[in-house]
Amino acid sequence: MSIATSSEITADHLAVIPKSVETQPPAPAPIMAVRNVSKGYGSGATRVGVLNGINLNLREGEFLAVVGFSGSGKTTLAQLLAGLVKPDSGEITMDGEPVTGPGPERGLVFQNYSLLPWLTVRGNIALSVDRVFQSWSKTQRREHVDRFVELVGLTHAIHRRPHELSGGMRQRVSLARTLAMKPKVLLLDEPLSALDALTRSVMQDEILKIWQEEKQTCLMITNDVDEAILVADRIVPLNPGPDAGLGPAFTVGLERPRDKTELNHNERFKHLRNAVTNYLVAVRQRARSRETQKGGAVEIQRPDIQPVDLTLPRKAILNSPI
Ligand SMILES: Nc1ncnc2c1ncn2[C@@H]1O[C@H](COP(=O)(O)OP(=O)(O)OP(=O)(O)O)[C@@H](O)[C@H]1O
Repeated sequence: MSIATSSEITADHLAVIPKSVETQPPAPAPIMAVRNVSKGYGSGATRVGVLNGINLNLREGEFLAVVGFSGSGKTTLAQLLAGLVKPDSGEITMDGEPVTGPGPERGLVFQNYSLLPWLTVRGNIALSVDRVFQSWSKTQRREHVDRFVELVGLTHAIHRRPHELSGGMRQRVSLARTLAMKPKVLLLDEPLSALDALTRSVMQDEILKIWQEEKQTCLMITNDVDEAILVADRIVPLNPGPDAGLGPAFTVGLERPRDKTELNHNERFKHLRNAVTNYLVAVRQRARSRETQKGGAVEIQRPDIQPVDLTLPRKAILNSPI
C-alpha cells in the first residue's frame, strides 16, 4: 500500500475525499449530535486542549467508525459521548436532549474489559441486567442474560470467573454485558485492540452480526483503517492533536455482508484504504510541521569527532589528541 510522504496535504490527497459528501440526499435527524464540542485537561498554563470544535452526527441504525492515531483524543471522544466526561464548551445531545451523564441508552465497551473478578460470566452480565431491568421477573432477567451469553458464544463458560477466561473471552463478556442492557447507541472504544489477529477477526464478525440482529446504532473507535472499512457505513478521521478536529466523512458504500478475503481484491476497498490512510498521514505531517514551526527550528551542534585508528598500539590511542 502506498503511503504519502509529502509534508503538506496536496491536491492528490484531497482528491480522494469523496465529493459525495455534499451531493448526498438530506440525512434523517441524528440520534446523537455533537455540536462544536471542545475538551481539554488541566487548567491555566498547564491546560492541554485535546479536542476542539468537534461536530458529528450519529444517524439512527448506522455503523460509524472514528479512526485516528494514538493520543489524538479518541477515548476522550468516546467518554464525552458516553457522558463520562463533560465538554468544556459545546453540546452533545441524544434524541434532542442534552447528555449530562452516563445512561443505559448509551453503552460503552472499553479497550480494557473491567470485569468483577469474584463474579462468574453470568454474574458479571446479570449485575448490569438486574440494574437496568428492575421491573422484570427473576426468570425473565436470567433468560435475558443467558441469551446474550449465547450470542457471544460463551454458554460453555457461563460459570467461569474472569481469571479462568482468555483475553478474547473476557472481551466477549464485556461486550455481552453492554449489549444485554439494550443500549440504543453502542459505543465501542477500541474493543479489539488487545486481541490477537485471529480472535480480533472472529470478534469483528460477531460485532457485525449482533449489530445487524439488534438493529443498534454503533460508533466504533479504532486505529485500524481496514477494520473501519470492514465494519462501518461511514468513516470519520480524527485529526492529530492537540486541539484535534474531525476530518471529512468517507462513505464506505460496500455491500454487506463483507467478506474479508474478497475485500483484499476489491477495488473500492483498496481505493478507500489508500484514501483514508493518505489523509491521516498527510494531516499528521502537517500537524508535525506546524509544531516544529511553533517551537522554532533548533540547530543541533554536532561534536567534532574523528574516528580512531584501532590498528594503532593501545599507547598510541591513549596519547592521541582526540
Ligand atoms: N484524565 C486525563 N488527564 C489528563 N490528560 C489526559 C486525560 N485523559 C487523556 N489525557 C490526554 O489527552 C490526550 C488524548 O488522550 P486519549 O486517551 O483520548 O487519546 P486516544 O486517541 O484514545 O489514545 P490511544 O489510542 O493511545 O488510546 C493524550 O495526550 C492524553 O495524555
